[in-house]
Amino acid sequence: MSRAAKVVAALKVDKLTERQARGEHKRLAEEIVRHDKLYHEKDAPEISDAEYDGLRQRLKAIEARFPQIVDMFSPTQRVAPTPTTAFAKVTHRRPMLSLDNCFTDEELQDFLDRVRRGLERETNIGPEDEIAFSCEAKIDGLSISLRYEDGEFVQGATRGDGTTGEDVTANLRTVKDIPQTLKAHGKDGFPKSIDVRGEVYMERKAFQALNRRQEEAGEKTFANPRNAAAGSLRQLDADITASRPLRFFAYAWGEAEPRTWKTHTEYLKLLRGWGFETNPLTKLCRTPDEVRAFYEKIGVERPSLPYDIDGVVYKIDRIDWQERLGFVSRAPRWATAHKFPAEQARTRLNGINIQVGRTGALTPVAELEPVNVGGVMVARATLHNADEIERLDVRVGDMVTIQRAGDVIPQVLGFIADERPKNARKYHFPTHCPCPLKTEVKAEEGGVVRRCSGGLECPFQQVERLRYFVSRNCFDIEGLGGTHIENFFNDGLLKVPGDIFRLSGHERDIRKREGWGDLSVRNLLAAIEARRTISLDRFINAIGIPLIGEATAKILAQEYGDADTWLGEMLAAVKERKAHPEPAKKEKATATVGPSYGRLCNVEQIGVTTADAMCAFFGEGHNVEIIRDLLKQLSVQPVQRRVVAADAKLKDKIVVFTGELSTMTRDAAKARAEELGAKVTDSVSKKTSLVVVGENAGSKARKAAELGVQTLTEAEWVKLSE
Ligand SMILES: NC(=O)c1ccc[n+]([C@@H]2O[C@H](COP(=O)([O-])OP(=O)(O)OC[C@H]3O[C@@H](n4cnc5c(N)ncnc54)[C@H](O)[C@@H]3O)[C@@H](O)[C@H]2O)c1
Repeated sequence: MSRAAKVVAALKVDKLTERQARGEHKRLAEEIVRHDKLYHEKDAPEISDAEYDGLRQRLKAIEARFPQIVDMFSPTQRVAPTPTTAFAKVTHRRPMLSLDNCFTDEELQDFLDRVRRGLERETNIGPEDEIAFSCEAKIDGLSISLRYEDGEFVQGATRGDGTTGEDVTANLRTVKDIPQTLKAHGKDGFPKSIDVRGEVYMERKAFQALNRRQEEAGEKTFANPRNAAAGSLRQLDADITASRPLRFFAYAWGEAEPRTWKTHTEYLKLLRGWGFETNPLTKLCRTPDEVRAFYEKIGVERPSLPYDIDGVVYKIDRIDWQERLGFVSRAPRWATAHKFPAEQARTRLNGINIQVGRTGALTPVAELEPVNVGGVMVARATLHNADEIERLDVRVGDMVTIQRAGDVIPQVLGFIADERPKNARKYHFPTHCPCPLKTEVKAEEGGVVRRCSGGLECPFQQVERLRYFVSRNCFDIEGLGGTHIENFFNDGLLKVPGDIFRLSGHERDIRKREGWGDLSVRNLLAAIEARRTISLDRFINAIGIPLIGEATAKILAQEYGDADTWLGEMLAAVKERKAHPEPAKKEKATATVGPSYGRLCNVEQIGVTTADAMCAFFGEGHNVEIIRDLLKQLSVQPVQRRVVAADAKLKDKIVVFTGELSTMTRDAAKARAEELGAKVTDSVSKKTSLVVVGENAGSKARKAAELGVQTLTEAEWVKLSE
């Protein structure tokens, strides 16, 4: 993160200017997308759920304060990124949504109030009428949808991005809790067709046993039961899934023909009759006090349960009421997840080690006396950076509190003062990188990160950059794992990314190495060959340019279209910036600095800070050499620019939304307008083509009338945008 970005990241949301908010929104959105991918696709999260939830809460707070910066790409508008895996895709008949969540009692009260207000508006209930909630333990697994036709299980899919999931039918057939055939139950039997939905999970004991087996076999171990369940279900070989003890609780449905039940409670009973397991920690609560008491009770039972739960879900029991409240883009309005605080434990801090990342950042890692935190053994935790060690004042030998919440990288929260041993040692952050060059460590100006100053020469960074280059969202080269890269690097086979595409010249050498056979070498070389053709956005992402993540790489690819144009423009921007190094303003950059720099600054989500970081990167001859070397060997596919179709319904129209919309969120309406080719703005002027006026609209509606701008009611908008 740049110095400026760091300053913004430390500000409270209510102190942000709109410009800062935009930058911070972009940064958070990119972070969230990255963690979503690690979590949902790789089953290998890097941060704790609590930290992830913190990022999302900040993003949501920014969007609440500056609704104009929400766009259809924001993580708040979708369930998760679309899966990019080898499984066949399944389109869900009804979307599989996520849940909104609350953490505090006030947030719970807000939810209950919102629901009551909504129902009072939508139905004829009065303030005294009871609203019953089905309250259920929130199982920490992964949600799936099971299609039954005439009572036979025909297809099973993961949630994916909510619209499209992965076809994991063969794997789900190995899960014992999932009936292959529904039992006829009661007078109605079962629906002719139904998508039964619920959670696949792994019990803690089974997870620990699986990890022991994995370790003995030298295979990757899983961070927690959820990752183990997801990793086991999303195996291409169903025999592997069959060997992993997965379980299933049913709790929802997608499409059901016919649907005979009127309440959620009734449905849960039917599920049991059809042969499903439903979670026993479920209760129909009729008052807010009962809801709270249930949450407390489940919180007490949580540590002794055989499986992980991460909260309690509240769902309005009456289905007609659920339907009246409907959905926002990624979650129903009639339900919420009340999350538990993260799990904590105490243990001894035995030492602190340093890890060097791909940009040279030094991260201190706490080496701990292994301790069980909610069923998972934890031996390492992150200390983030030198300032954090100072702030916490932890010393080697201290008893420390650590926190984990479904995470791989637990955090150190603090030390226990009463138990500080006399010989506890203050930690001195290294002044030199632990890499073989032993280069000096430099603190970033104004920032908290300390970096190895070896830059491109530092072997640790080189290895990390190569690892990043082949990783899933970049070149995605299977068979070239972290240890292989390290070994090849140490033996001189790999130095720069281009060397990967020259590995075929070392085929005999690799074959002779321990752990490699004819087949694995052939597979590796084939995987590399397959990546000689790559899309421009992946290529840009893989280069590892500071501040450029997956989402910005996509935008840059859209802007420049093909690799030659892109590189040419970057080099031209560097030249212009070198000639005009004075502080620049994005709006005036073309005039004051030059056309290429101006173009770059004005690319959506870039701005001056990122453009400057890019110029610094492309100003290094070595980086350009690496790119040119790759371009000689690869076929980088151009990207089609997204253009608004000539016949788009709202092409060239400027649309404003005002007032409360009742059938959709403002953001969803804006996204739809943009899809139809419109530009959506916030203020009404003579140039405005249309104003959509919701309930309780104020000055904008009046201004539209004054200026004679066409206005539409919500119903008219819905009709127009169909
Ligand atoms: N650590 C990370 O890097 C990282 C990254 C992405 C997501 N996450 C975690 O995942 C969460 C977001 O994931 P999400 O969109 O799946 O939301 P969620 O897990 O907060 O809630 C929705 C999910 O709850 C599950 N669920 C369990 N029991 C249920 C029940 N009884 N009724 C209904 N649903 C039930 C369903 O699978 C549903 O999809 C985050 O809040 C975070 O905790 C972590």
